[in-house]
Amino acid sequence: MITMKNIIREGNNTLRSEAKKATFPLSDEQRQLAHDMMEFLENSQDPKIAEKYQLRAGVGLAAPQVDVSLQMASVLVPSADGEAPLFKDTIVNPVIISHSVQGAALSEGEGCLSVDRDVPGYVVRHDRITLRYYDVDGNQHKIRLKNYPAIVCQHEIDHLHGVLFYDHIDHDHPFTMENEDLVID
Ligand SMILES: OCN(O)CCCc1ccccc1
Ligand code: NI
Repeated sequence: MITMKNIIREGNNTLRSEAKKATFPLSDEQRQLAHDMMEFLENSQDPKIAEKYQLRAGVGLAAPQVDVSLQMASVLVPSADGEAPLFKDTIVNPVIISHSVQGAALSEGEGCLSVDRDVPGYVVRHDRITLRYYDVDGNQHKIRLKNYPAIVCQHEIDHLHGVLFYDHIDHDHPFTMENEDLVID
């Protein structure tokens, strides 16, 4: 199972690299990694398991964060009421093919399992995106996401291109944003 010791931190060059596009069929090792990444997210969101293994809760995990420079990221965005997740899948070779002009940022800012410090500020992203990706079986998906799930997927896709959340923060005006942009709680 993946634990925090498997997650690389700032300073490791893999975090700042362009990850390699996956080719299908994925190898057994790559399929196993996808399974392990999703399992980490589920474990990290279970208070008992997270406590037992000292896991930081995560709603996404990208392969470069476990030092595998491959365009693959697992996303598990739970719903507020404990029903079905807002979004759950492992996205391979994801591409944002269109997006809203309107931006959005989480009111609390963002964090990252690979960043062991708080970096305050709005991370302004697209509020709505149309995402094309492949699942681990090579099936193509084209989906529209908005608000929190859209923000999480953009955070993960950034990892595949060596971008970290605080690259988007204007450190001179960390909590300033355009009038029409949304602040999401
Ligand atoms: O890359 C995943 N990760 O570092 C875990 C945190 C994910 C995340 C946190 C806040 C807003 C969007 C995404
Ligand atoms: Ni991250």
